[in-house]
Amino acid sequence: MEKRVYHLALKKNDLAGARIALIPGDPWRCGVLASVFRVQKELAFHREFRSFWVQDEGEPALIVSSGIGGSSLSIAVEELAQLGVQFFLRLGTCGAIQEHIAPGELIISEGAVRMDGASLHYAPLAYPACANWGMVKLLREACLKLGYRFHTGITCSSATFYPGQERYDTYSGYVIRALQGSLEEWKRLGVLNYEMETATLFTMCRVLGLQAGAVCGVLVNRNSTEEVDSSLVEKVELKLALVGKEVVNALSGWPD
Ligand SMILES: O=P(O)(O)O[C@H]1O[C@H](CO)[C@@H](O)[C@H]1O
Ligand SMILES: O=c1cc[nH]c(=O)[nH]1
Repeated sequence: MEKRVYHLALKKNDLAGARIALIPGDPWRCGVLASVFRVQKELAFHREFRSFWVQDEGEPALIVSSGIGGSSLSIAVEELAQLGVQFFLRLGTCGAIQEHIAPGELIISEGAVRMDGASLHYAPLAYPACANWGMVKLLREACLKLGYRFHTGITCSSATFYPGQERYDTYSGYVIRALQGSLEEWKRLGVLNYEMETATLFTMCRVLGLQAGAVCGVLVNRNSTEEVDSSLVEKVELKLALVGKEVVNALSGWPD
C-alpha cells in the first residue's frame, strides 16, 4: 500500500499531478478557497491539516491548511515537498501597522522579518526571508485584474500573536521589555503588517529550492485598536480565494 505522509495523511497518488499548494492557516478557510474552483475534492483532515484537491482552467492544485505558527507550517511544507509540490502560496490574514492601510485590503509580502522562530531551524538569522519574485508579480497582476486594493512590502512574522505583536490587551497586560516599542520601530522601518507564518515559508522554501509567495487580508489596523475585526473574515477570505485561483491558473505550465 502507498505510504501516507505522517501529519497530512496524504499519499503521492492523491496529488494527481498537482505541483502548486495554496496554504491558509485556518482549516475552515480551505473549504472557502476550494469553493471558487470548478472541481474540488476533500482529501484528508488530520490535526490542523485539512487538504483539498482542486482544478480550474489550468493545472490542478492542492489547498492545505498550515495551522497557526511557523513550526506547524514547516511540517505542512516539508510533507508537501516530499510529495512533489514545488509552488507554495500562503493565503492568510494579518494586522496592518501602517496608517494608510485599511482593514479589508490585501498585503503581498516581498520579504519577512524573521521573528517566527521556526525559520532558525533552516538558516541562521542573517539569511533573508524573500518571496519568489515571479510569485510576487503574479499576485500583483491578480489583484490588479480583480480590482482589489493591495500593498506590497515587508511583513513581520511573529512567533506569538500577543507579545510578539506587542498586544497589551491580554491576561497579564505586560509585554517584556525587549518587545516594548517594537511595533513603533517596525512601523518606522516601513514594515507593513504582522502575521505568523510567512518568514518560515519564505526561508525554508528558498533553502529547499521551492518557490513561495504570500498574500494576507487585513483584519485590523493596529494604529486604531488591538482587536481583530472578525466580521471582515468572510470578505477577505473570498478575495484571497479569487486571487489564489488567478495565481494557480497563471502558474500553469511554469517550469519547476
Ligand atoms: O489567518 P491565518 O492564515 O491563520 O493567519 C493569521 O491568523 C493567525 C492568528 O490569528 C495566524 O496564523 C496568523 O498568521
Ligand atoms: O493582528 C493580527 C491579525 C491576524 N493575524 C495576526 O497574526 N495578527
